[in-house]
Amino acid sequence: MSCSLRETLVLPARLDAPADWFGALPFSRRIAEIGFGNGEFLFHRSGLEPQVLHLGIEVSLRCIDKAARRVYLAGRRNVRLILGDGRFLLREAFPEAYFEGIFMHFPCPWPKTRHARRRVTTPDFIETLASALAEGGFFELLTDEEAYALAAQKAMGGHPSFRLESFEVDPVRPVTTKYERKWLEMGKPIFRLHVVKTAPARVAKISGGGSGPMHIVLPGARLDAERLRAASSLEGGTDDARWVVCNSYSGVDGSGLVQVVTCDEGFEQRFYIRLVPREDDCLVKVDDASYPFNTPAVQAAIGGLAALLEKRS
Ligand SMILES: C[S@@+](CC[C@H](N)C(=O)[O-])C[C@H]1O[C@@H](n2cnc3c(N)ncnc32)[C@H](O)[C@@H]1O
Repeated sequence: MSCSLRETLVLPARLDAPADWFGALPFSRRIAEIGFGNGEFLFHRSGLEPQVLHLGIEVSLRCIDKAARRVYLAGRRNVRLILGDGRFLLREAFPEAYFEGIFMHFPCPWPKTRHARRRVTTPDFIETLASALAEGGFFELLTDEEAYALAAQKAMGGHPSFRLESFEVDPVRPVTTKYERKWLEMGKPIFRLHVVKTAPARVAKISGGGSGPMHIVLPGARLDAERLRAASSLEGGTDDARWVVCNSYSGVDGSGLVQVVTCDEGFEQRFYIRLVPREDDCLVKVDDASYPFNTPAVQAAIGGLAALLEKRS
């Protein structure tokens, strides 16, 4: 029997603690691919080892949609697709040493200095990989950017938890990806880095396991048009956990809806917070249609809006 679309797609719930999301499935071995694009490689790889669970993590809903159709139509049972930022999810959402392999093929090299935090060569991401992999597990990077490949080789080859297994130019591969074919057609060389985890590692979680509730009840607080307008220019937090309100709207039911962007150590989240006036109190809560991870910046945003409603006019 094949896997339903609903089973294939996994929408991470609000993070309470790193979890063995797939513990109930009959797989003890797990592989992940970050940024799988149209899913060609993930699909090929999952066909080679049906006894291994293959988790694809993508920020693009369009890519998830394409890959999900491919997986579903083929009746593949050992693939799950997760919508989200792979750097964040690997660090926060899974137990340590959860994966026996992680693939990352043709990530954006983020050449601009202001985007440097997003590169795979950052110390944070290397620590995340080291923590997410089981001992003996591997990380494979493919890129067409020589400088990026060399930087990754230097950073990972010199890391105490990794051994550099190979660094190849134009490796022969049984399957190519869409971006690989694009670069090959342009005559660009392809670089492949393969490292193996050799020693334990642990990365500090940003979410701290999701401390604090995602709602606050404020006895005696009030929501009025003036406060809702004032909400739209609120911002706050610290350098590592900032929040900014982009807009605020009044709902037909008398509640307020506030659009927020948060940033925790470079991880951005966009979501809505609802302000609900009730008989004796006000409720400030993450809107039911939003699924932010519970991070310090999300907590700070909820707290900031609560303070506005509690302010005496
Ligand atoms: C250049 S494409 C490569 C796609 C595919 N791996 C290939 O080789 O054809 C990079 C992909 O990574 C995804 N991506 C970028 N940043 C990501 C992140 N932080 N987490 C998960 N996916 C990400 C993008 O949506 C895009 O599909």
